[in-house]
Amino acid sequence: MARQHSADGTLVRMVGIEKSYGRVRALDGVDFTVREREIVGLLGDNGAGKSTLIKVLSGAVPATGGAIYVRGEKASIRSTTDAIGYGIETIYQDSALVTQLSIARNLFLGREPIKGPRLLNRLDHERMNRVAGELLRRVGISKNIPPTTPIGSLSGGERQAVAIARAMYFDSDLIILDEPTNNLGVAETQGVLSFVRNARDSGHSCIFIAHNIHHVFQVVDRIVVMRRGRVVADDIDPKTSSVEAVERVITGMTEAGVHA
Ligand SMILES: Nc1ncnc2c1ncn2[C@@H]1O[C@H](COP(=O)(O)OP(=O)(O)OP(=O)(O)O)[C@@H](O)[C@H]1O
Repeated sequence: MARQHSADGTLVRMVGIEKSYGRVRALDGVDFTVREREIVGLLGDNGAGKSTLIKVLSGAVPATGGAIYVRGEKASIRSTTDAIGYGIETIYQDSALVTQLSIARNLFLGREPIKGPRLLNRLDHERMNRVAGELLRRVGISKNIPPTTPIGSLSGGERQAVAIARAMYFDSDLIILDEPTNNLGVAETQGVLSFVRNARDSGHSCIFIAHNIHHVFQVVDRIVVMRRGRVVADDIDPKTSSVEAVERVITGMTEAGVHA
């Protein structure tokens, strides 16, 4: 679908976002942007506010203040359906996949193509399998895995790939990945990182949250660090910064030495 592009290449801009849970200020005036075709790594210690920021953007929790702009237009995101309408899709660790159903069925879950007269409601399996096969190739896991394979027999990394493929197919401009490499082995993690790169290369933007900074360094274009509900660095280039320097920003030891 041809969506409007913003003039300056900014896909999402969150401005002055506030969120309080009772007396806890989870977000305290956060400014955060994602550009088109950009992978942003969102880092911060436990409780820094990363998940809350992502939940606000994905419509899972309402902000108590601030504004969100998508492609330069003010957006009203009050539910996950609203967010999906703006092209924003979030993939959680155990993203809602049905283990008994095939990869192809999971890719189209709730949005299945119908074949023949509408009243008969016959699912177009041929089309689902063909599209699923193409998508698996695009994310990079086509090797020996037919689209008819049940999700239950896939590894954690392959399930992430299916979730990413689904977001790509349904035209998500921004794919948010919350801890996608948690509990994955080394090879699987590398797989997921390459799926994320492939998503970016086919025109999608991503927000990548992970506790493992090394994973973030391998895949993102820019790093944003949050601490105690605030953004404390938003333009760290992983090509010119070290993991140790970013760790110091995360823990609040120093902000010097890192371009912030
Ligand atoms: N539903 C909630 N009710 C009350 N307080 C909450 C709720 N969700 C988050 N918080 C608080 O808001 C703050 C930010 O939490 P958040 O989960 O966004 O941080 P995080 O950076 O994602 O941490 P983690 O890496 O541990 O997931 C914390 O102090 C947390 O305890």
